[in-house]
Amino acid sequence: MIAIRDLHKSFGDHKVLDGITIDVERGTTFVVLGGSGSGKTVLMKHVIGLLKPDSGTVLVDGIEIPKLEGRELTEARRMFGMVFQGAALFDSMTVYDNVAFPLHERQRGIKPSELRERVIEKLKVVDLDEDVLTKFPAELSGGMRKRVALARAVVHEPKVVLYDEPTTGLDPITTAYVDDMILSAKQRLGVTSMVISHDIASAFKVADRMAVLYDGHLAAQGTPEEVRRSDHPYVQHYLSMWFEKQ
Ligand SMILES: Nc1ncnc2c1ncn2[C@@H]1O[C@H](COP(=O)(O)OP(=O)(O)OP(=O)(O)O)[C@@H](O)[C@H]1O
Repeated sequence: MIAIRDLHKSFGDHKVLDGITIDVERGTTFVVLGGSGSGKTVLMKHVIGLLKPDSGTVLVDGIEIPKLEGRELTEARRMFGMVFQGAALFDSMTVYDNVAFPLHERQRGIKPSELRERVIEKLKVVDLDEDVLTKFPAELSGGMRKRVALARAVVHEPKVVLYDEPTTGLDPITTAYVDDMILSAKQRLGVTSMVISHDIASAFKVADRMAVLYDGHLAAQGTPEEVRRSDHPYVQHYLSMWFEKQ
């Protein structure tokens, strides 16, 4: 579903991505782990076409993203739903308006009754019921805001959901909520997901496959078990930060 092929990207003489190849199978969750500044966001920006590679390419559902411009790129971006760090909801809009927003933008002629049905259906996917529709983001807990953000990301039925550090800065209970939410979006909606994160515990819960980005390369890639057994010194050091605490 997502094929990243030998991707290279430098800013000036700072080489950020130095030959990244990743395959994300349809309906699975792939987590890219890496320390601060390792290039996770730069990688994600190539997937949605916000950055162009120096060489290599990205295919999403067979479409070569770096080749697209203007309207074609806008069109291709409909394949994606994004969940950003923080919940990034519109504070002055109710939950209903927040979730309805992307659908309203994409399907101008949609009937109000259908819009409402789709919003309620997606809120159900994230275990929220109709009582929240009239609430404002400030009235919700952190975990609920994340759920609303996911409902908004999937309301237009994207093929791919991208999560940008979904658990950064959250307390353990909210983190567990978010992990469950990522798993349930996969199970209930069958979406393909890519998560960038430095939360090792969370990555090991949600990933079907994962990679550790280090010094422009993938220091390890595979199932969580394979990555855990990697003998790469950086991967061992990076994972020990969490596994030794257990
Ligand atoms: N537009 C840009 N111009 C110049 N340098 C950039 C640009 N975007 C990113 N970089 C550099 O690329 C490197 C990787 O940045 P990136 O944001 O991808 O890191 P990250 O792994 O997402 O880090 P974090 O976990 O802290 O968000 C950093 O050194 C950053 O300064």
